[in-house]
Amino acid sequence: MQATIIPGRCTQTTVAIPPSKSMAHRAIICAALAQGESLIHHVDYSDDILTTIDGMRKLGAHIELEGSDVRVQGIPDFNQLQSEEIFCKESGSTLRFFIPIFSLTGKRVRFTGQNRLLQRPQTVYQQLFEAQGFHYSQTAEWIEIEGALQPGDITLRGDISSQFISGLLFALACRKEDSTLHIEPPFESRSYVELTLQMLQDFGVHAYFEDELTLRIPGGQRYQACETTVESDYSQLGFYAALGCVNHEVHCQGLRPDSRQGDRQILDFVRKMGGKTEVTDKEVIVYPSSLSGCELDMQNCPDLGPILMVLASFAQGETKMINAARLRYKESDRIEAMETELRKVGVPIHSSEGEVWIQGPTAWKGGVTLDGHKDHRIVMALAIGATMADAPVTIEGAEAIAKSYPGFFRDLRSLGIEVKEK
Ligand SMILES: O=C(O)C1=C[C@@H](OP(=O)(O)O)[C@@H](O)[C@H](O)C1
Ligand SMILES: C=C(OP(=O)(O)O)C(=O)O
Repeated sequence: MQATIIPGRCTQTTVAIPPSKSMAHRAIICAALAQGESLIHHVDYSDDILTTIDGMRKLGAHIELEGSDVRVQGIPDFNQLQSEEIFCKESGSTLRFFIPIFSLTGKRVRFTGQNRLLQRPQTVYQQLFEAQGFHYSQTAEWIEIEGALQPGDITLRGDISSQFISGLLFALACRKEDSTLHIEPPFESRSYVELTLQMLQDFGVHAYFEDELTLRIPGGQRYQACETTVESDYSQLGFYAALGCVNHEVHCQGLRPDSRQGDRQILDFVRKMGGKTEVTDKEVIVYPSSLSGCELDMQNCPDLGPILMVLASFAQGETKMINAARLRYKESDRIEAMETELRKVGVPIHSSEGEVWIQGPTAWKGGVTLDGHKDHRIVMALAIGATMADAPVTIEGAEAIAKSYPGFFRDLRSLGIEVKEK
């Protein structure tokens, strides 16, 4: 699908921020592992979330979708596996959360995916399965495992993906004996591990940081079914925060002011660049602002990378992004993708492996066709910048938004931005 953005100012100001994808994955997984019935409110059926729901059904959970509520009857034990092939589509979270959980069935399970999923790094699990003497094999199309991961002391790298740590937390809490995870620094995306701990706690499972790099997971625990509401998504706020700064005042509703989401940092970044914001109990308001380039650290919030590159293109002077290497291992190489596309609209940008420099401000040159690189966050970031171009901008592969935010163009239109889909 192609989306053409007709540049123009928003005519409306209020948008409801969709539910957090990260929190929904975690809630559905915890509910599936719990004995009894859980009810999860405020779920958006993005492709990634539907993929996690489907996978948890294959583990044996009964899951019903009731509007934006998800009712989950958890598994009594790990002997309910319905299929030995689990399709993870393009969801890194699903795949990396599932591998240790499905290992507990003791069965040979094959995980498949599409687009870039199987090219994203999995070495942490490969080394772990091999170290414990279990089967792990991988091709370009699938990963196959067999053997129930053993509790105990596990050392793993902290700089590839925090999703390995979250996956181990979900699974090791179900083992009889205690476990300790030793994380080798640098420990990146740590905020996502905090979100896992928070959701485990909501489902009655206790795991905790003993120190900065050590996680303790007492064994013999049982997930307790519960009723929970998924909070709104600070990663998606990023797009509207940028729109607010460069286009028109935006009022973003539904966010938890005390959220532990690492992407809450978007507000600090916007302020650091000179953006005007106001946070109340009800909404986050972002006002058109004159922005200045500065240093932005991506260590805890990689998903903000693409939209911050767009924002930086409107800021006076140089913006330098640091600790961004992980952006190369997402649905696309997000640094390369943004460099390619931003150059097409005239933005001076260059990078090293883990740093990005952007010069601004640039008046976006429209009348061009951009590639979405099969990556939802690239499509959404480019769409926001395109609202300020000097002529319409077409984005190819715009359907990628369904991975995290199927209603993105609907919501952009509701703010008065004209979007033509073809
Ligand atoms: O745990 C999670 O929900 C996520 C962790 C992050 O990945 P990394 O830990 O690989 O940086 C983030 O980029 C991803 O979108 C969601
Ligand atoms: C990287 C992302 O998700 P995942 O790792 O779950 O595929 C994302 O949503 O930007």
